[in-house]
This record gives sequence, C-alpha cells and structure tokens, in this order.
Amino acid sequence: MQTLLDRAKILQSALPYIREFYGKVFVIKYGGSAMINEQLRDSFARDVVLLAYVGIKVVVVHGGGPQISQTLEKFGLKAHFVGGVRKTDAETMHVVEMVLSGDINKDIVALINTHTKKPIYAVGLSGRDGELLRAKKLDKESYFKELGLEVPEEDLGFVGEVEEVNVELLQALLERNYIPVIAPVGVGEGGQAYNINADLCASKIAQALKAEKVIFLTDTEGVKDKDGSLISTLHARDIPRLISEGVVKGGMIPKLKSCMSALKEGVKKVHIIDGRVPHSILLEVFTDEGIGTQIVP
Ligand SMILES: Nc1ncnc2c1ncn2[C@@H]1O[C@H](COP(=O)(O)OP(=O)(O)O)[C@@H](O)[C@H]1O
Ligand SMILES: CC(=O)N[C@@H](CCC(=O)OP(=O)(O)O)C(=O)O
Repeated sequence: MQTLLDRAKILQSALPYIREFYGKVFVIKYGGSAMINEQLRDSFARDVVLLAYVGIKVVVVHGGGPQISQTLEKFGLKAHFVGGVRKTDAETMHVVEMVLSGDINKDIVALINTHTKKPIYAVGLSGRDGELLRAKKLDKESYFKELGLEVPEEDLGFVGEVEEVNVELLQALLERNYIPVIAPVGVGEGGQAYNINADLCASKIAQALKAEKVIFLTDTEGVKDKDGSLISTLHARDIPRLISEGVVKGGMIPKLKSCMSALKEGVKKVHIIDGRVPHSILLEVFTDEGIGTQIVP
C-alpha cells in the first residue's frame, strides 16, 4: 500500500509543472552526441511522448554531427570544422542531407511513434519541406566576430543560416497534436540545400514560435568552467568571455550562441542538459532542482 501511495505522491508532484506548461511550446534540441545507444534513444522518445500527452507542444530539432563525420569517413571524405561549424562542399552537403534528413530524422520519428497512438504522432521534416527553414549562406564575418573569434579566410561552402521559419506550418501541426521532428537542412535560392548547425536552428525555431523553453540535450553534464566544474546557472553576459578565453570550445560555441539569441528574442527558459542521463528531460521539466546548466539573461 505504502509503495502505491508513494507512486501517487510522485504523480501529484508533477501537477504544478503540468499546470504551468500546459499548451506551451517546448523546443528540444537532440544532439548527435546524445544519441548514444538504443536504451537512451528510447528513454528520450518516451520523455518526448510524455510531454506531448500532458499537453505540452513539443518540437524536436535534431543534430547528427558525429554520424555525419562517420559517414563521410566511410566515403573516404574528411570532416573539417572551423569554430564548431562544418565546412560543407557540395559532396559533403549530399552526405549531410542523407544522414540528417534521411537516416536520423526517420529513425527518431519511427521511435517516437512506437510510443504513441492516434491522434499524437511525430512527423519528420527537413527545412526544405514546406519551405520550413528559408536559408542563406552563413555571413561568417558577423558570425565569428560576434563570438569574438577570428574570421576564417576559407570559404565554408554550403553552411547556411536561417532567414525565416514557416511558423504557420509548425503551428498547424502543433494544433493537430503532431510532434514536428526537424532536420537542420535549410532551403535557399533556387532550392539550394544548406547545412545549418542544429543548435542555431533550434534557437531560431524557438524564437519564431515564442517558445517557453529550449532544452539542448548533449553529451556533457552542462557547461563547465575552466576547472571543469559544472556551471549550474550561467549569465548570458559571461558567454563571450568564456568563448574568447577558450573555456568554451568546439560544438559548445554554437550552442551558447544559440542560447544567447533565444533569450534575447524572448524565449523564457534555456537549458543545456546531459542526454547521457536516462530521462534527463523529465528531471529538468518536472523538478525544481533541474539538472545541467540553465542560461539566464
Ligand atoms: N566549457 C565547456 N563545457 C562543456 N562542454 C564543452 C565545453 N567546451 C567545449 N565543450 C564540448 O562541447 C561538446 C558538446 O557539443 P557537441 O559535440 O557539438 O554536441 P551536440 O552533438 O550535442 O551538439 C562537449 O562534448 C564538449 O566536448
Ligand atoms: C554547419 C554545421 O556544422 N552543421 C552541423 C549539422 C549537424 C549538427 O549540428 O549536429 P550536432 O547537433 O550533433 O552537432 C554538422 O554538419 O555537423
């Protein structure tokens, strides 16, 4: 009996959060580094489905950086990153689209849908579907300068940035209980595909939808300081310094840039959490303590 009562108490403890978040939009960025094994992928899918069933409007934006690099290697091509951004020539763009809009997108959709039934289903989209993500070539001058990093001389090829999000398409899906699962490939002039960093994409989508929360799921506990200790609360104003001092490197750079712009454009809460912890999304959403790093204005 006691065990059953304890279970009832746990369910009741979620009520304040469910009440607060009912009908709100959450954007969840699912990083390629967090897609580690079958069990974790399944726990991610179950968490997403649970959020949807308690009335939260969930949008998933996924990455797949490590998986792109592995596939490039299989084809005898080399991955090359500049300031956390993948240099993308035409051949690389082809692989990016194959891996992101093909394999990964469809796997996530199928996995989520093993836990749902009508009328809640995941729907996979890339930014090229329904002109979801209008894009243009990344303005590297402003991108790198804003981060306080040296602007690279080399051309980054088909690396894009989001110009416009087709909000009507996403809203139509969310209103009908669908869970959009988005691959970060944009469409530019003449239908050209662009490779967009998934963190930047998630942030733009959250801004366009005026989301309540963006949660970045990755393969580290959160943002670490120079001693390697977890920063539980990070002020946006400290981010450029952490980058210029080299405390924050690689893939964490676009992530933090994404957090900064999401907060600036009105997204209420931004979190970076450890996707290697089972049910990390539930721990973040349904507990006061939360986990990982929360970024505040
Ligand atoms: N200060 C830092 N704190 C935490 N992680 C950092 C930091 N600087 C660099 N990183 C790196 O950023 C990585 C996460 O970015 P990335 O590999 O792009 O993940 P994802 O695929 O989830 O976007 C971490 O695994 C870590 O190696
Ligand atoms: C331009 C650029 O760098 N695009 C990324 C897109 C995938 C991504 O962002 O994946 P993660 O979230 O797993 O890092 C790339 O090619 O790796």
